Amino acid sequence: MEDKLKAFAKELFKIDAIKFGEYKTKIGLMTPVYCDLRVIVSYPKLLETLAELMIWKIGNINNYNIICGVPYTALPIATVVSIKSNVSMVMRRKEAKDYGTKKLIEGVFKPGDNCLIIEDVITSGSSILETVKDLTNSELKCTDAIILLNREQGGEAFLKNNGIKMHALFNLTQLMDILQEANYIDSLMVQKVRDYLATTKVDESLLNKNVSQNRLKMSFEDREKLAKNPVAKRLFEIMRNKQTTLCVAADILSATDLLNFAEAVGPHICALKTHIDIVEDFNPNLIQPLQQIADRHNFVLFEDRKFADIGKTVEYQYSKGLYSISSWAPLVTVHSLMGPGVLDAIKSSDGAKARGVFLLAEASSAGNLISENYTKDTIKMAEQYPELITGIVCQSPLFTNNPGFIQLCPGVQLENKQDNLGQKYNSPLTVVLEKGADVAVVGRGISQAPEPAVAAEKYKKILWNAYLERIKTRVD
Ligand SMILES: O=c1ccn([C@@H]2O[C@H](COP(=O)(O)O)[C@@H](O)[C@H]2O)c(=O)[nH]1
Repeated sequence: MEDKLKAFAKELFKIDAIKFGEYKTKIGLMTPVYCDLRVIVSYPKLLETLAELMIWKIGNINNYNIICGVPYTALPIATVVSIKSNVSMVMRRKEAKDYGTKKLIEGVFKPGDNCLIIEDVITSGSSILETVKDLTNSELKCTDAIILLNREQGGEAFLKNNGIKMHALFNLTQLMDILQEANYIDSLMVQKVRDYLATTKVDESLLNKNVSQNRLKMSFEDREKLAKNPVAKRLFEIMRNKQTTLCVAADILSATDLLNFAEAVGPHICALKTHIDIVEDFNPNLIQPLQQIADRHNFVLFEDRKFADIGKTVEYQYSKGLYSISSWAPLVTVHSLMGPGVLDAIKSSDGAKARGVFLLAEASSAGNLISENYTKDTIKMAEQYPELITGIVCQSPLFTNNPGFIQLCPGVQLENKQDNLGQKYNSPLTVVLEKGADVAVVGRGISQAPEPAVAAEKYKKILWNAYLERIKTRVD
């Protein structure tokens, strides 16, 4: 194979895929060596050899369920590797279509499939990481990339810092040695390229950046930095400091019971979710002691109002009336059903400045009418309001372009699978590890337990350990 590798290097030179001289790079810098592998599609035999060499270099290609070429130059290379190895391929679109399926990754795959990345040339590694980001956001696992030529400018370290092991057929230095031995280039040119390589490494600050933004593999600390909504930032901070991702649903009918319940579970929760209109003896005087408990135990008050009306009505419902929600609940839920006017209303209504919205993209109740497209469009809507949106209420591991959004998952219980009115439950482990929940909402599992404080502590521990488990399995 070594001879085949050398012969292949010489062929690359002959077809002008590797050129030496004075060339301008994409970003305007001068380089003495230029690689343009796009030309290889005109040489089918060489393309076939390249695929064979890559399969040989990677070792057991059957360790991978899927391969994916970095668009566009590596697409034909990946296609031939796929045909020769019989490992199926997916294609990454640079932009999602705005019609049909709107998928970024085309092809058939399962969540958790191990995907081998294929690329022609690596300089900084950022193109590879863009592809990795889309693949991991589609729940594929990426740990390795096979590359024809490593330009030795820092890309390998950048990939490593982002959990990707690079396997290259050639380093630029090795390639030059082969070409010099064959008398295709002289020692002067070799020195020129070496000098160039020594002075043009990729920016160190880039090397330390983690760009694979799969929120499931990121710590709350990293995500807090990306959150644009102040309540999301606060929730991330509380979750880290109190080591809890538990939000308790306080669906309680009496004001005194509600206060006692909040006091009992307070030490174990990051948020207390209310349906304030079910409190039979509600009186605005309830709010101050509730806020004091929230302050003392450091959790966020969260009114699950599920606003779903025209903007103007929501403005009134949010900031006026008996409940005056905007004056005491930093967090509320909103249905996307009525359009973005509702979000504009929440944004501009009177009340405390730090406010956040959980937008409902999926529901836990059996037979609900939310469709896949509704969910996708809800996420799109959320992405238009990064300063207002704290996160998304959902039941499956949805991905947004914003790891600063928090995924909230109701319908969590250890004991039951469902209630008698269509509520469906998942276990705490399932919601965190399989459904992608950051915050889990537990209601009756705690409020109807013999000792709510004990139950809250139990849920808190299971949920927190599941979160730690989830980020431990991140690629590094
Ligand atoms: O899809 C949704 C959205 C909101 N909820 C709310 O969460 C709690 C769940 O209470 P349990 O006692 O744990 O069933 C409740 O307040 C719902 O209004 C939801 O369940 N599903």
